[in-house]
Amino acid sequence: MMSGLMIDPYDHPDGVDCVYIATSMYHDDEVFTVTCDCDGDAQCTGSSCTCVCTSNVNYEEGKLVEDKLNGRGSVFECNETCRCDFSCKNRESQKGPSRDLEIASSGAKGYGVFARRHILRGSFICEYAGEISLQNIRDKTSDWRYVITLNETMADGSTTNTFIDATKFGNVGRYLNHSCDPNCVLVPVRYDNVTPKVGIFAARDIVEGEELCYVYAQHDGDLSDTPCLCGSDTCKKFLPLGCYKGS
Ligand SMILES: C[S@@+](CC[C@H](N)C(=O)[O-])C[C@H]1O[C@@H](n2cnc3c(N)ncnc32)[C@H](O)[C@@H]1O
Repeated sequence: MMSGLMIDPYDHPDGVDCVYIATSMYHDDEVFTVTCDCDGDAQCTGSSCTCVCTSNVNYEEGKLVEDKLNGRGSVFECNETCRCDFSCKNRESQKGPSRDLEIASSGAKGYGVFARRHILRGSFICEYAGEISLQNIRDKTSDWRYVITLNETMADGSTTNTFIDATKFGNVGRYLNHSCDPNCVLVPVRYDNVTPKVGIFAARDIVEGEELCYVYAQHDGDLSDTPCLCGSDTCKKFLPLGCYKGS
């Protein structure tokens, strides 16, 4: 069963065969039971909040904390069963994509996403929205361009793979290109399901006009045969196969 289908409010390129959604859709629904009973003044910033306790503090001053920006730990946000309201400080990824973005041509890479204004390190950029599945949809599609894989090692040492396919349903996140010297990172975010969504956050300050990019594979895996055009000094010359490694 899929969760609610909403419209992503972003300006998208014409002529692309994709339905724009505000947040990922689940095919495997396993809803969370964690909920907090913080009142409005508590704002869900500290250890008195059950949701914050589930994954330790996520945000400070609206920015993702250092550990999580550096790939240590995932995010657990408050959800619609919590007593807090939407103004709580533990729901950054649910506020929708940053409005400081522009989708524009990135030359031979196709479309890309650019900063319309200075973006501070730790800011939430957007979700990588798509159809979420625990099944390996890479085996079922000949087009991997918009499929990301999130590998997570859980507390008990087991590993899980989550696949997000933004081919037919997606948001502005599907237009971010790869760079071998990225200014964004992907972080697993949970609030309404055991299976994570993926948040894209600014890994450093990003200046106006700069293209936003992340590493399509976070570990040193195989490279594809597609030449990488990121142009960075540390470019590995070919795109990764696209498996993103979480923590
Ligand atoms: C998720 S899409 C990114 C958005 C895409 N540029 C578009 O126009 O829809 C991934 C595809 O973008 C292109 N791409 C992304 N990063 C690239 C890079 N560093 N060098 C060359 N092509 C890149 C490749 O074709 C890749 O399969």
